[in-house]
Order: sequence, then C-alpha cells, then structure tokens
Amino acid sequence: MFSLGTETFSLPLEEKLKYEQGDSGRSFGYKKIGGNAVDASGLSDASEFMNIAKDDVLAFPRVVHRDYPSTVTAAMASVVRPFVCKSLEVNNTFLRVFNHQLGLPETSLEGLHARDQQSCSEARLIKAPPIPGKALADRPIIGAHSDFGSLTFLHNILGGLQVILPGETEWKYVKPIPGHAICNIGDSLSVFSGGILKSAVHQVVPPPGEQGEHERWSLVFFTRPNNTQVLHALVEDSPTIAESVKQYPVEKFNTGSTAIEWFYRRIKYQRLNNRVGPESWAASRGTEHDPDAK
Ligand SMILES: O=C(O)CCC(=O)C(=O)O
Ligand SMILES: [Fe+2]
Repeated sequence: MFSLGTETFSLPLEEKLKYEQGDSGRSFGYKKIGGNAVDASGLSDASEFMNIAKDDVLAFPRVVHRDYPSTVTAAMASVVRPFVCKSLEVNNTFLRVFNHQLGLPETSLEGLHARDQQSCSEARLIKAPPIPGKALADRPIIGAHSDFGSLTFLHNILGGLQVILPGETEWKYVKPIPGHAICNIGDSLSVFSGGILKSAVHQVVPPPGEQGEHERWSLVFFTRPNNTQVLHALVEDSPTIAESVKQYPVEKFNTGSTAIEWFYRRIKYQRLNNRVGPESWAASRGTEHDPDAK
C-alpha cells in the first residue's frame, strides 16, 4: 500500500486533481495539501490524502461511488482489496469484543457495520512533506479532531501523532512501534456505547527532532457505520449502555443524524473552500466539541 502511495502521489497534481473529493462532504478521492482547515482561524493543513471507498474496493471492477487514478485501479485487486479485507477482519474482531463487553445482543455492532451495506468506510493514504526549519514547526499537519466513524486502524512510520487522553488536557505523543498498528475509537462508537468508549481528540504535528527532515507517511483504514444508521446510544439493547447515559445530558447521544449525515457535515465544514469564518470550524466538530468551551 505504501508503494501505491508513492506511485499515486507522484502523479502530476493536475492528474490527481481530476479525482478531487469535492466540497459536498464526500471524502472518497484525493485531497490536496491545504484543502482542509486545522483550526478555527482557517490555517491550512499540510498533508495530501487519497481516500478509497470500501464499497468501491469490494465491488471492483463495478463502480459504487467513484473512479480513482490509474495507479489505484491497477492495484485494486492485488493490493487494495487484501488490505481492506484484512482491515475489516481485524476491526470486526474489535467490534465483537466491544459487543460482548457492552452486553449487546450477539452481532449487534457487526450488523451496524455490515460489509455489504454502503458506508463511508475507507482506506486512506497520507503523505506530508518534510517541514524544513523551525518556522512551521508548531503548525499542525492535521488539525485536532476525533475520528468520525467507529474504528480507525492506523499504520504510521514517523512520530507526530499526538492525543489528549480522556480526562486529560495535555497533548501526548503516540510513538509508532514497528510491526504494530494504532487503533482508535471514533465518534460513532462513542455514541453507540453511550460514552463508555471514548473518541479521543488527536492531531498530527511535524515529526519531532531529526524525523522532521523526512516525508511522513500513514496508511489508515476507517470502519464507519452503515450510511442509513441513526447515531444514538444503544440503550434499548444493553442495560450497561442504558446505565452509562444517565450521567450525561439527555441530548448528548441523540445526534439526530444518520452516519452519513454526521460524516458529511464534519468533512464539509473542515474544507477551506466551504469556510466562511470560525463558525465553519465549529460546524465541523464531533463528540469532542464542547459548545460552551471558549
Ligand atoms: O497520520 C496519522 O498519524 C493520523 C491520521 C489521522 O488522524 C486521520 O487521518 O484521521
Ligand atoms: Fe484521525
């Protein structure tokens, strides 16, 4: 997958832009460097993405959502599909464990993330160029966010990923360990579980020290719920979840959004093309956002 990233991001910008994800909130396709805001002031990001839909990968050569650059199409069967299938298998193992621990009826979570239902699940390749000197050293490569879907399975090579753990206020580095992946819970699973599982806020800053002289690469798979699934705490299915929600305001887990609406809103308002002011950043926020925070 990393070789596919090298081939794809080496294409001329003009070619890559033919596959741009657009401003509607859909993420499948290419995102150029600087396409997204990293904060409320509208500072731009410093990484390019190629996002490949799970549905397009599994249905290939039939197109479900969109087409991709020739490098991706050529590698779809031999490289992308095995990566997506393995990622789905691993994420399903996590879903089964969480399902059990949350006391949900068997296969509830797997059913909400069904392989054969359309979703915003996707593979993502990320490349960030080296950031020379100290001038931009404090500027995030990817702004602070919680992940939008349910589970993230991340392979990164250099440091730079930072997280604020639940209940804490300080950024901590998440060090990549060779042969290991980083798993992260997103908003959707946090909502389904009534806040028992937390979607931690994270960001990517320029890799520390000498690592900053190298290109930074990541490979991610995001498992997101079936598009039509309404995001709400699964209180009727689990006494454990019903108990948990009692400690939160009633509206906290009644998002009133389907999975696709939640996702499109977050993607759409972090796009700089859609920015009108700091309110756009606020509109892109997820479960991490405290509307009363300054
Ligand atoms: O590149 C990384 O280490 C993290 C990427 C990330 O947080 C994301 O794509 O949602
Ligand atoms: Fe993330």
